[in-house]
Amino acid sequence: MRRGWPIAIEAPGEDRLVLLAVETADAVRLDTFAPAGKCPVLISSGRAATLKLTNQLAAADPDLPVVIEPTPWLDFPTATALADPQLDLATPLKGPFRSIAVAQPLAALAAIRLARIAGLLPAYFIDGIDPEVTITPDAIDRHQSASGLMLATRARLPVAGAENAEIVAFRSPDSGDEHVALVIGQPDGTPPLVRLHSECLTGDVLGSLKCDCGPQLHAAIHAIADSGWGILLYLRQEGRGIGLVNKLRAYQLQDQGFDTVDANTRLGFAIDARDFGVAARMLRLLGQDRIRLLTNNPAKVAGLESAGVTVAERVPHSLPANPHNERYLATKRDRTGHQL
Ligand SMILES: Nc1nc2c(ncn2[C@@H]2O[C@H](COP(=O)(O)OP(=O)(O)OP(=O)(O)O)[C@@H](O)[C@H]2O)c(=O)[nH]1
Ligand SMILES: [Zn+2]
Repeated sequence: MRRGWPIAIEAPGEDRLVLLAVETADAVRLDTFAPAGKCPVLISSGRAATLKLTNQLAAADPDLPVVIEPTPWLDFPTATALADPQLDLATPLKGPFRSIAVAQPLAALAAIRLARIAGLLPAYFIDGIDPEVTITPDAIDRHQSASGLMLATRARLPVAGAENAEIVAFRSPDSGDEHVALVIGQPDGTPPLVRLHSECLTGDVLGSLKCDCGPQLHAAIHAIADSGWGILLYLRQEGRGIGLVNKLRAYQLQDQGFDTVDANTRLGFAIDARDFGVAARMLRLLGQDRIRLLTNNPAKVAGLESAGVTVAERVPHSLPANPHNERYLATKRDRTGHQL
């Protein structure tokens, strides 16, 4: 998909769903995919709601992706405008469009998950020439499943704030994501103080003031060192799981006035696409199934608990706001249930 090649998803009991990702297509690729010149477009439920194109059939499931019927004006640039919200306010969408129920709901939902994993906009041309490259929803889900994750290697790593630390790296055969744990201090039989940190290139490396990730990362290392011992998990879930490019698209929408929640929805993603099963598996591979968790996010506690890790205590982890992240922190408090 990243190369702009078509694929087909085959879910049990459904016809194959043949797809060409809008983001990596171009007019020539579209022409090869759909020589007759007209092609339906599949978009996510969130994007359809933003465009007021939710399935017009009364009984439709509001969470299902939506198919936009082909029309002569649904050409490549128009499909790009359906997929990419960055131009929503600048250019009015052509139309009218008619939305219809998707004939392969399982495959369509898997296609939306696959776009997120690929870091692409969740929108596809569908029903073109079958490429005979087939993947299944199972194979897509294995990509992010925790079960194959294994400890790959470990080494001493003194860091600023914790000289007595060890880095442990984890890999899985089904995915390129390499997660790491920083074990600080020596296990002493007490439940470790744990921080689940999701990758944030802009905050962690560039010192972005739009979020609180960088200060939270460093404060967590200090808090764990001060507590005696504990573990920082550095999870490769950039942008709450939508990837760097899509997070930066969300930032562009935030520049237009949308908050962090609405920006994700306009792009067609869940508000938080992370799966904390990976973190639970890492903790278990480190021999820990009872922890104290540094977080303000109840979803992290619930995610770990449902994956079999007992959170004996939630330890708040708030840092002072700055003028650039005030609204972001307020949105977390008011719209995503953070206990700040
Ligand atoms: N999609 C999206 N992701 C963002 C945005 N701002 C920050 N992030 C990502 O959010 C994640 C940071 O989340 P965490 O530090 O785990 O914070 P949290 O879920 O709010 O929970 P706690 O800090 O534990 O209370 C990182 O992956 C960031 O890249 C945004 O505006 N949009
Ligand atoms: Zn951040």
